Amino acid sequence: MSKLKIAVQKSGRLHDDSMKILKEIGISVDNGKDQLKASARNFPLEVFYLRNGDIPQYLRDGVVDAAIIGENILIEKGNDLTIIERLGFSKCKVSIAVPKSSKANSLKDLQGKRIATSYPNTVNQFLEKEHIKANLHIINGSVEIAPNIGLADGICDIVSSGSTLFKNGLKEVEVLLKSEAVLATSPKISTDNQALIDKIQFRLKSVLKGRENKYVLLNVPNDKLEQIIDILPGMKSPTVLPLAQEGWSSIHSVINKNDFWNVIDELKANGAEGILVCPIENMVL
Ligand SMILES: Nc1ncnc2c1ncn2[C@@H]1O[C@H](COP(=O)(O)OP(=O)(O)OP(=O)(O)O)[C@@H](O)[C@H]1O
Ligand SMILES: O=P(O)(O)OC[C@H]1O[C@H](OP(=O)(O)OP(=O)(O)O)[C@H](O)[C@@H]1O
Ligand SMILES: [Mg+2]
Repeated sequence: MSKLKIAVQKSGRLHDDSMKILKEIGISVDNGKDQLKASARNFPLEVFYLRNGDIPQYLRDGVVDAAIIGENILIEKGNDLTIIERLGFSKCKVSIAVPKSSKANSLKDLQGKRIATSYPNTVNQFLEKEHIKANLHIINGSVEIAPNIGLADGICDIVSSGSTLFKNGLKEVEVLLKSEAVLATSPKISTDNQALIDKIQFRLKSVLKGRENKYVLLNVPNDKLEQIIDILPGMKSPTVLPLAQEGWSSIHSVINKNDFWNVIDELKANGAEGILVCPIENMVL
């Protein structure tokens, strides 16, 4: 029987959340700290623990069928590869930054200057688009130190909380792109393995949808039912059940995480009581 080969970062920023999401879609794999390959116990799947930066080439060559990878790495090294699902973790930006004292306020102001980066293709793409000429210094890590040691006038690197920029006396002047972990596939995937990745994708969608929503249960006097039902759309429509106490009902529904507190305020203002909120593991649509 054919097995799906999926790449996951061996160690680093993506590893733990990648393993967590595989677990949430019901796939149990041994922790790969000391192994480079592991088989899932309950799905025809092998996990390859690889460097994030090496994964685009493995996908292109068909060594692996799919991968959980930082979108920024795909943009840098794998523009030809297909993203099939955005996974919502390891969110970050790839930005241009300069010393706080610099007069530069955008990428344009770096015309003729030196930019240190680990993402030369990404920077070049933007420089070409804006018709700017700059000298790139390609370094693999600790990029933020480059202006302080006189190596560059600006940098292009990952920004998340902004604390590395702050600690190195830099200011962000331009966001080139936003990134998150994604599931990407190989152009060489076989038909059998495509069917397996379709299954994985279906499960991922259910988990991601569940994370976006919360399950709520609340008690409502029957004369307020209509107003409350209007506030709560639910998946189709809310479930309404009679309570043992006459004149009251229990309502069950699903609320999007982003609207959550506003909806709760409205429910309370319209007479809802005993509101319970639960996380949702999966929403199978
Ligand atoms: N500070 C951060 N906050 C959020 N996400 C980040 C941060 N730094 C990196 N990432 C994301 O996580 C991915 C992996 O980053 P990490 O630093 O672990 O490894 P890497 O040096 O890109 O890869 P590797 O060493 O495995 O080739 C990045 O490509 C990016 O998408
Ligand atoms: O805005 P912040 O929250 O400070 O995050 C940004 C920093 O995080 C990443 O480095 P990481 O810690 O992964 O170290 P690395 O350079 O060894 O990959 C990235 O290269 C930045 O330096
Ligand atoms: Mg890093």
